[in-house]
Amino acid sequence: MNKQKKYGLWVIMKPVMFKIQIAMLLSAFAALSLIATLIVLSLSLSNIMQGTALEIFGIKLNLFNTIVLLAIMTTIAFLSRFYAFVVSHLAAFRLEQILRTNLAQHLAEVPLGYIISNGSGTLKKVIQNDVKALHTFVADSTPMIAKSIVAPITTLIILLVIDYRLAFASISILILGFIAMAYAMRDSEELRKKYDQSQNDINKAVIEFTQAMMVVRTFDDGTSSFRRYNKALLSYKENLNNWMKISATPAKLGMIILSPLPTLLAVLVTGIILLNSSQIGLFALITALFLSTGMADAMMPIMWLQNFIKKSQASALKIQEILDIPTLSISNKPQIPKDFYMEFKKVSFKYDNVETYALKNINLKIPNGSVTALVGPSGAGKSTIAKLIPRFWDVTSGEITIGGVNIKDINPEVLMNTISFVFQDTFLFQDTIYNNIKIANPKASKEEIINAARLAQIHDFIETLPKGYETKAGDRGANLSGGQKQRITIARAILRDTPIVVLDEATAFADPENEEEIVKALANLTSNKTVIMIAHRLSTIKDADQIIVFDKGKIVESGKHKELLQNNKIYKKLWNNYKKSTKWNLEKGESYE
Ligand SMILES: Nc1ncnc2c1ncn2[C@@H]1O[C@H](COP(=O)(O)OP(=O)(O)OP(=O)(O)O)[C@@H](O)[C@H]1O
Repeated sequence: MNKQKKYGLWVIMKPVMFKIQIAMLLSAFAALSLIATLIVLSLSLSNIMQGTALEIFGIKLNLFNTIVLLAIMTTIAFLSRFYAFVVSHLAAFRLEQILRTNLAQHLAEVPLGYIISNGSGTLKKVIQNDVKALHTFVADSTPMIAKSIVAPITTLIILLVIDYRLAFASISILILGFIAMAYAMRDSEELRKKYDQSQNDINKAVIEFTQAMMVVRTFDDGTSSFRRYNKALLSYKENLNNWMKISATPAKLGMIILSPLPTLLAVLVTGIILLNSSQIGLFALITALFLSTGMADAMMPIMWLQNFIKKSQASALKIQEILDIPTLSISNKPQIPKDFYMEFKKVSFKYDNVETYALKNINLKIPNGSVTALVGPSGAGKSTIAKLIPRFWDVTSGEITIGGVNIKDINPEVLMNTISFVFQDTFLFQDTIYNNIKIANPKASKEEIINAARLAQIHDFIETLPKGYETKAGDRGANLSGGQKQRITIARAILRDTPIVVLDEATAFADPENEEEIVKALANLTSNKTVIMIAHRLSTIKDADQIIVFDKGKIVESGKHKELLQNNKIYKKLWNNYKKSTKWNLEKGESYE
């Protein structure tokens, strides 16, 4: 498949193509009007110099009428140019809106795993920067493209009609100028790459320098990361200097050649020679003088337009790549599960672009209303299995059923409303605590929200805040501790009231002070639910109905706590390690058990 052809810049602009075409037509018309104005102007000047009256289409015009005509023509040229940009800006805003909506709608249908794997930062960059780049392209460049094609071609044709030697004089200067410019830009792609790379390095170094400040400061005074930043700056300067050195002189030379004066001189000298030998008339000379200087002016943008087109093309491809991510498959005959008995049947799973399987042939039954704990060493596949249930990713082979229905046959919305997640890394929006809880159920009443906060053991704390529930949460909001944030997210999950609850390291943030409250909050969240818990703190899962032990993507043991201890295998080892670590903590005075 020809990617370029299918995903080109012009393809992504299709929804606003009509507007863009209008903008380009108006811009081309403006360029033609300007040329026509210049021709009328040179006609009237040559007539004035020869003492005759201007005659257009057989109508004689006096000086006043000529000035009025010129004023009208200039106004038409100006207005068409103005409206070309108005229309192109309207097209740009519309395109931006369409692309952002399409991207947002598409991403809402893409498996969440894709967003987790690719990082929301990359997506944010595309939604913000690349869409903005296309906006700028449509708004500023499309009329320019039309002008830079129509104006030079028309001018050249007119010059050729007037006298080929005048056309030659004017074009030869232009060619010289463009040779110099092309020479200046000879390695520009390579140099630009290096320049972009060093700019990226600076950005990374700045982010590292600021974000890692806390970590860095605990080890040194920040000089090492500042050194990296400084190094990035020096390399940027070097690349820029290098680029300037290579291209500065020929670029300056090109600019001088392409400025109006050399063309004017060349056409003037050629024209006077031809005029003196009566090979051309005064009108021809004046027209050539007017038009030829405008030709370079109209062609100059081609240089940066080319660059602009390339960059916008890259942005279009990035946007298209996201729009091409396959969406979550939706069954044509969705079924509603009768209960919440869950089963993994021969489930294997492999992440994209990873050779090894993260899960291999998993067979697992999770009875309705039971508590199942997933344990195992780091990287064993516990989180992966939990994330397959709400279809963050789809299984590579095998199937997962809820109430006997393959989860792929459950409407994604229904599935999402069946499962709540409490992750170790909590996320709060830059909004009030009230809205941060309400998001779980926008229809919930105030009483329901407060009740959820109460059950999550966070209500009393919220009441102590100066603005109570109206306090802003999130990064720059209230200074909430990890445990407090966690309880807010538990309140959310309580408000959602889904029959299945997945807890991924939910007590990770608990300090002794918070632990009791979190455990209580979790007990309220999970009562009468089907619960899947992932935990390293084995004390929290001792009473689970079943404990599934994973290792290297496989289930290696399962049973109740006591049975597993008697088995004397991996779980016993994990338990002993856990006990040792808590003993160590106890010695340090931090009880976690
Ligand atoms: N988004 C991802 N893309 C590629 N590989 C991944 C991704 N997430 C996890 N993995 C890999 O899959 C395997 C299982 O990871 P998973 O996070 O499920 O393990 P875990 O048992 O939950 O570990 P931990 O206890 O450390 O959280 C690991 O080898 C991990 O490197």
